[in-house]
Amino acid sequence: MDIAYDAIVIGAGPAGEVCAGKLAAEGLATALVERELVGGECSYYACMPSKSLLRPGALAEETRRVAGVSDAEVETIAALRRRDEVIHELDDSSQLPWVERNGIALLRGEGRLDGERRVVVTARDGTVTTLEARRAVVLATGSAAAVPPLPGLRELAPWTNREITTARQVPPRLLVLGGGVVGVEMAQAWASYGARVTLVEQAQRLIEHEEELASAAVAAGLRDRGVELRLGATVTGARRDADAGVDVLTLDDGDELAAEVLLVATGRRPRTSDLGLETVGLEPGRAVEVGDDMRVPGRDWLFAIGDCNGRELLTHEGKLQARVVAAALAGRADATLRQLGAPPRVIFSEPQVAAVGPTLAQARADGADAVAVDARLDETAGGSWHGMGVEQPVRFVVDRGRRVLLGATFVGPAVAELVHAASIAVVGEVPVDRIAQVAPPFPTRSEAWLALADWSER
Ligand SMILES: Cc1cc2nc3c(=O)[nH]c(=O)nc-3n(C[C@H](O)[C@H](O)[C@H](O)COP(=O)(O)OP(=O)(O)OC[C@H]3O[C@@H](n4cnc5c(N)ncnc54)[C@H](O)[C@@H]3O)c2cc1C
Ligand SMILES: NC(=O)c1ccc[n+]([C@@H]2O[C@H](COP(=O)([O-])OP(=O)(O)OC[C@H]3O[C@@H](n4cnc5c(N)ncnc54)[C@H](O)[C@@H]3O)[C@@H](O)[C@H]2O)c1
Repeated sequence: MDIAYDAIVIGAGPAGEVCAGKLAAEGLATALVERELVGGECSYYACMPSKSLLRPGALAEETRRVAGVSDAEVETIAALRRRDEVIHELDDSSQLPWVERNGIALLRGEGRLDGERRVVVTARDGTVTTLEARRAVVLATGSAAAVPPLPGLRELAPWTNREITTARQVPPRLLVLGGGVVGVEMAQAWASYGARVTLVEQAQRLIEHEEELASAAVAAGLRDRGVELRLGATVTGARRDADAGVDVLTLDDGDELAAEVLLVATGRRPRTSDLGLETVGLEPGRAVEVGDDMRVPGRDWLFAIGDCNGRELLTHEGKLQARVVAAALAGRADATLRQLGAPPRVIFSEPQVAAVGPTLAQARADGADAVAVDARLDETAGGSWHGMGVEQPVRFVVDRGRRVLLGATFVGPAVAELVHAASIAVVGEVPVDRIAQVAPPFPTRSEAWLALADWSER
């Protein structure tokens, strides 16, 4: 006999967990289906371990910049032990009290749609349970690393984010394919533990969707730490050299790059190929398209949130989308995602990049009458304490006619916490002339915001 719930959420990553929690809080009988670990990719193989691996190197570098403190060195064994604590040794039992406290029914197993409002859950031992959703099914199955179809690459079973974030030893040499966010962060982290890192990127610059000034600073930072960058590179094939115990990438200029570990960091694919999408008339293997209310068009009982809808591959965005679903099912007015500003993005390299909204080029391409107001965190008094000696550019992108902030990019050590003020200003469309009336505290790097006051007075 089918078991009925008001809502069934498939996937207990950050998006699914938050959604289930909010739905249960709205009083809906809610089931959460998870086939691996409650907490998802983010908690065990992505955000959390990667940030844990990056923190010791960042802090050690800051101690070298501050006179009066003994220079700190990274201790690899302790750092990896701390990473293991952060990922709870890949055991999700610490998450379970939260699930229980919130009255959510957790079903362990692979969830699959089986027609409208029906979900079949297959447990590891083969037991099959059929669930019926009285009101909604929410897909929150996330994404997995995409391995590009380069000759020989898939046969090598290269490392992805899963292996590199949980590695128990430092690879002597690490070859990173892809200079996006994952590639940059992992190159940074493992270089800090002594790996000799080479990063291969097909574009002419790293993190190419960010401002060029950010790409340049991150590239310089990696090079300073001994990372070799091969930008604008075309990889023609991959092979294993078993005698040497290395994987080899061949480039179109004939160069061969070899390393004990090859990491593929070339983007993600939605986990939707084995989700029964075809049983409800949708194409498997693709991102599940949704409207701003997170509903699949034409199927008002079906929602998709987080990485699996392909909108923004960021934990905080998935969590925001989860709230939209809860609001929609509760019939509240805030039930659509009003994307007033592009989501904030933080790249935890050295220097860090923290950005929100469009870059100058993107804003102009979107038709805005946009100008750049540039500043430097290292030229503020606060720069005497934080990231001393490091160039720390800031770019505000301002709509000249409307006199509002469209976007901002901060580059420098520990700038992650600076971006939220900009997000609020962008989303709130706070006039620049109003921002100009706010005194940034002295002596902090926030005084870079005074560049907007100067612009407003011109
Ligand atoms: C190395 C790395 C670092 C990152 N760092 C950051 C960061 O610092 N900040 C940030 O905002 N984002 C970061 N991201 C992105 C972030 O990890 C994702 O955006 C986020 O995990 C997406 O959350 P989600 O809930 O949609 O999916 P996931 O976290 O992927 O969770 C989906 C869950 O669904 C389960 N599942 C899948 N299919 C089924 C099924 N059929 N039945 C049952 N369960 C199923 C999976 O087992 C998984 O537990 C990083 C990504 C990577 C790869
Ligand atoms: N700090 C964070 O918030 C954080 C950290 C990691 C990941 N993420 C999220 O995860 C997403 C996925 O990250 P990602 O780095 O895997 O993807 P990405 O899309 O950010 O970058 C992939 C890079 O690989 C390059 N590439 C693709 N094919 C290639 C090839 N054949 N040869 C050489 N280069 C190639 C692309 O040009 C691109 O620069 C990010 O977009 C981001 O949303 C966020």
